[in-house]
Amino acid sequence: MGEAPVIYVENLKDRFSNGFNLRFKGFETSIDVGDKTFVIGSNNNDSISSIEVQIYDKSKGKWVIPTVLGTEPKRYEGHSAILLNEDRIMVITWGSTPDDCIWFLEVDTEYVKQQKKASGTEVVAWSKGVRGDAEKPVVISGPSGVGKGTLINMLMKEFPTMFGFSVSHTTRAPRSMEKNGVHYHFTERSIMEKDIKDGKFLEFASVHGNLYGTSTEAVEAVADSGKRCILDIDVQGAKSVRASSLDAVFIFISPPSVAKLEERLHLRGTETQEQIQKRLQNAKAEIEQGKSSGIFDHILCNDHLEKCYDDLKKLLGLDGTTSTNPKPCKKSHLLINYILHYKAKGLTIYTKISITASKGINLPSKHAASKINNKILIKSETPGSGNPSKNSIVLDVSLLKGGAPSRTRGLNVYAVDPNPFSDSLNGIHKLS
Ligand SMILES: Nc1ncnc2c1ncn2[C@@H]1O[C@H](COP(=O)(O)OP(=O)(O)OP(=O)(O)O)[C@@H](O)[C@H]1O
Ligand SMILES: Nc1nc2c(ncn2[C@@H]2O[C@H](COP(=O)(O)O)[C@@H](O)[C@H]2O)c(=O)[nH]1
Repeated sequence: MGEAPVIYVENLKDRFSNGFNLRFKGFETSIDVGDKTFVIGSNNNDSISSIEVQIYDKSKGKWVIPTVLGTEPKRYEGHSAILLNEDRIMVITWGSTPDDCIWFLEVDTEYVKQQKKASGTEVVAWSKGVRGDAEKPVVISGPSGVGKGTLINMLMKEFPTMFGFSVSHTTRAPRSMEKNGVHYHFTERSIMEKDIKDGKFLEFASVHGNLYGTSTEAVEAVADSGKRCILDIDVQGAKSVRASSLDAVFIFISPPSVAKLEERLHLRGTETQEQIQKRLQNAKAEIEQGKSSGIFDHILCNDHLEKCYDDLKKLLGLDGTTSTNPKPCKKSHLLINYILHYKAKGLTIYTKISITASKGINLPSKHAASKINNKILIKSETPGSGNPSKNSIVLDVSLLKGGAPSRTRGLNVYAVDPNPFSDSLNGIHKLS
């Protein structure tokens, strides 16, 4: 337990007077992690809208511009930065929308370590912070023509408010009935390759000669809408997702036989004879892997469609034991009184706070932040008495989950009661 005021909002141009040209003409913060100083800055110049990261390696006396992965925060007016667990910096942006104000710059997480190893360069990765948890996504995989799309469509039709489809990117050409942004994001290979390099994809694979991939945004957009995400991806993709930070349920759909697959692909009539042969060739290895690799939690055989659909619903808990049309999570505004205690300036302070369960976080536009254990106290920057002021909130970061390249979930937010000493339970207690 201990006091840890850790806001660093200062002009760093004077501090690092070693000739390195800090490019920020707006504002910046610096955080020390081991022998590195991470400088996060943004430009007030209208032509540059992104946030930049530079690293000063104290052991080498050198500046490094790292590879920055993930989707960066949008332009904002300023920020506070706080180091968490020595591996990520929480960046609280000023003047952002309630859904867009908490970010994590990962500097030494497992994901970043892996990326550093793979690229041989210094790497940092952005991950957006989101309140609460999302239901586990469902990964559905299996050979081409087995009926994945058919089963997913049935599920989405019967439970439209419960499930949302992760719209993949692909370099293959659209089929006649397919719509861009609905069935796939149809894209050019060079663009997709750049986005993959920039860390925007949770997984990608070369499938039947084309590039397919699931962007982090595709999955997170579904979760943000309060729905459970369904991914239709091949076995290589499922393997990558299994190895990622995304906690999902993995289901493999197997065909009754390869001959049946061939028949279905012919009847579907969306591929040429040559393409069908290629898909069938790949199917053999996929069936083998699907059944024996240990990637999948469940294997369903799609022989009779209705039977397979019933089995799928059963394993998703939708066989009548739950409501047939569950509602998505609402942006409720539940208020619960709660007693928070923290230590500051040698005092233990008890204060009454309220949990607001809405999805966004309404931050004071200019604020100071300080960290006490796993709680971040954010106070509006109006001069005060030292007590939590009006508009103060507490972010609880003790249950964080996920992270780059996806969202960081599990943030809990509490609004501090502006009048904490209104009843006898609350007050200031001296440390013994
Ligand atoms: N159990 C079944 N019996 C007979 N036909 C089926 C069955 N399930 C699906 N089909 C049909 O098989 C064809 C292929 O199904 P679908 O397009 O859903 O496969 P898929 O696994 O999504 O394929 P791809 O991976 O190529 O997208 C469709 O014409 C569909 O109507
Ligand atoms: N690894 C990924 N595989 C994907 C993705 N989206 C689709 N797929 C798989 O590709 C094949 C072929 O699909 P088709 O639409 O061309 O018939 C099929 O097995 C899909 O499951 C993805 O994002 N990543």
